[in-house]
Amino acid sequence: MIEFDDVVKTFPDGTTAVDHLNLTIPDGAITVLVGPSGCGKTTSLRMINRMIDPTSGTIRIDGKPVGDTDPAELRRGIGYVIQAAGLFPHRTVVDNVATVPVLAGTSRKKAREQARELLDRVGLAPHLADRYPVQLSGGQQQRVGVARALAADPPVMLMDEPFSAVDPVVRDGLQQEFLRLQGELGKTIVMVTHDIDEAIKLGDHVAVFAEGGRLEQFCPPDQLLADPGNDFVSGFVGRDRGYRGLSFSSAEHLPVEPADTVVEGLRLALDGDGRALGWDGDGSTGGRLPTEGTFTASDTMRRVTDLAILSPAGAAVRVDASGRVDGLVRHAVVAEHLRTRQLERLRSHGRSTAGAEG
Ligand SMILES: Nc1ncnc2c1ncn2[C@@H]1O[C@H](COP(=O)(O)OP(=O)(O)OP(=O)(O)O)[C@@H](O)[C@H]1O
Repeated sequence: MIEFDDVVKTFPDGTTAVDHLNLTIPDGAITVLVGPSGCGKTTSLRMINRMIDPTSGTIRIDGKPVGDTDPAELRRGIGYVIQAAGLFPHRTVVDNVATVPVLAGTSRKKAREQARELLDRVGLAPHLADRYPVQLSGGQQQRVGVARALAADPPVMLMDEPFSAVDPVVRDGLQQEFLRLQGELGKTIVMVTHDIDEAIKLGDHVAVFAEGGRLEQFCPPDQLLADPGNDFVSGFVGRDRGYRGLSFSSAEHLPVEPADTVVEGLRLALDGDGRALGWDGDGSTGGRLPTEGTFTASDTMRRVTDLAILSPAGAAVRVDASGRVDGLVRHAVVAEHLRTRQLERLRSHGRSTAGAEG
């Protein structure tokens, strides 16, 4: 657990980068610090490993003030990944990853072996391990940066805009791999980004900062979307937060109608195994129409809504684990389900009108 206890950072020129920050970062989860440029995210991150010391207040890791720990010793237990990876240009990829273990006393041979395993784990092709960083793409360098931070197996990882230097498609791939890796490793990760979508996708918890280094809200991403605490957070989270919030709603309790229900004059055609073939009409629709995909009860409401919108019948097709159709959901049912849930949510937060202070 990493605790910020009334932490202030004022730089010598009088800039207050972090203003009375109180924040408890849980173990084994990803906490994302997000906010507009200059709001103190990086300063907060760097105070954890003492690259910057606070003006007042205390930061503790597992109850121990970081100010009482020697910075070099502190950093051995804290991996650090920065934008554009920050690799040593004159060392090969494998030696970049092996550097810290060698400094810590592991033999070079053993450290290189472990480095190759780690590079494999972060999804870098084996033949790239003997190249120099300049011979890799931005996304590949980023993977090496993550592998290097993991090499000392630190319980805590600090990541400053780790995926921002690559294009959106590569970034999406890196984010997915990162979530997969974290699912295996369960590190305590603190990540900085200015991208609210990245924060919502990756964070188990999201801390929204405003200009002047003030923490505005700290909560899980679904709560941030459903119930932004004030106008600043609401504006920062964006206008389509309702739709994006569907990614966090399960389709599990959605009522379904029988698969043979005629919807808008269309009936779902099934093969001998009960799999969807498409929608058949009375001939006026010009042949069989596509279902545009199916969902299972463990999918999200976003998936179901998308399918219902795309469906020529206006109904999403649900299948069981073996792919057999077991029901239909019309978009009117999706809309009613969402409306009821939102009403329950507002009531449980004690808010009778949307937009009131939560
Ligand atoms: N060494 C310094 N001296 C003076 N002011 C500084 C120093 N480092 C940072 N600042 C200021 O402190 C504030 C917070 O900076 P910080 O880098 O923490 O913001 P940030 O939220 O990470 O921004 P960005 O997303 O642009 O990286 C900014 O106003 C910045 O100009």
